Amino acid sequence: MTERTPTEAARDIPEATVARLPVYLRALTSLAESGTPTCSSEELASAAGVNSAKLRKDLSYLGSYGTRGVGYDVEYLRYQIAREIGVTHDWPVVIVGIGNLGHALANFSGFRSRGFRVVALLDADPGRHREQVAGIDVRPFSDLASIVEEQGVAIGVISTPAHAAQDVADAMVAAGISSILNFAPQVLAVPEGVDVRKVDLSIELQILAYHQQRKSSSAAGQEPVALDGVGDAGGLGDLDGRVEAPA
Ligand SMILES: NC(=O)c1ccc[n+]([C@@H]2O[C@H](COP(=O)([O-])OP(=O)(O)OC[C@H]3O[C@@H](n4cnc5c(N)ncnc54)[C@H](O)[C@@H]3O)[C@@H](O)[C@H]2O)c1
Repeated sequence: MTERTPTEAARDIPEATVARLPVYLRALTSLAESGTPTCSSEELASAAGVNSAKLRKDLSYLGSYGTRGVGYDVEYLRYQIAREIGVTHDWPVVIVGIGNLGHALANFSGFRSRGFRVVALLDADPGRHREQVAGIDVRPFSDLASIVEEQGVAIGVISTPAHAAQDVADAMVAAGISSILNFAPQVLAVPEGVDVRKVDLSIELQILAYHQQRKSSSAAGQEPVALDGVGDAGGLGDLDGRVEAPA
């Protein structure tokens, strides 16, 4: 089997597959923690909540086909996926906007265990600069450029109000950040080469509401009613119920 380097593979893995790789990684981590050495594609697909044909197709992009009659080596596949999505690296992250959401994100221990190290918390409000969250000082937003340079930050998280998000994104890009996770309900304009992922819980809820409404309508024998304002905004309900990025 010829292995592809992450850079070679990253060029042609579909975005929807990339979005499922962390789900496989989480399922494999649980299997490894429970002492399972190998697993079939059906077992892994069921643990990840996708169908096994889709899983096999996804893993084929990594050059991973498993062994007939044995399945996949859990540890090795875990390593392959982790390497592909870059979580064998240490990724320094800054969070901008340390209000309710910023506090929750800064306190979230799951970042570190997945290779994301929060190196700075920044906020424009001087009243916040006396605070520490999860052992990290909240610093002035104006420190962004120097922190990015000193710490080699590649990923910025925006948890400011919507009206501030574009300015924050512009400052991140100017400082050299090329990957942004945006929690603010604001569409960001960024130059080519900068990746933005948007997280919007209210849109996910609206999508669920849409499906709930369809279920209720079909139970009552009525035509489903379309819901205005529910669009494809970065999250789509997959047929197997998993929310994933659009292809
Ligand atoms: N994506 C989601 O699912 C989700 C869930 C909850 C909240 N949100 C969004 O997250 C954002 C934050 O929500 P919150 O409840 O934490 O708000 P908040 O008001 O508690 O906190 C916002 C923080 O951003 C700071 N800020 C404002 N302008 C700034 C700027 N230009 N530079 C740096 N810091 C700045 C404020 O001082 C404040 O500390 C909002 O946009 C909200 O809509 C998203």
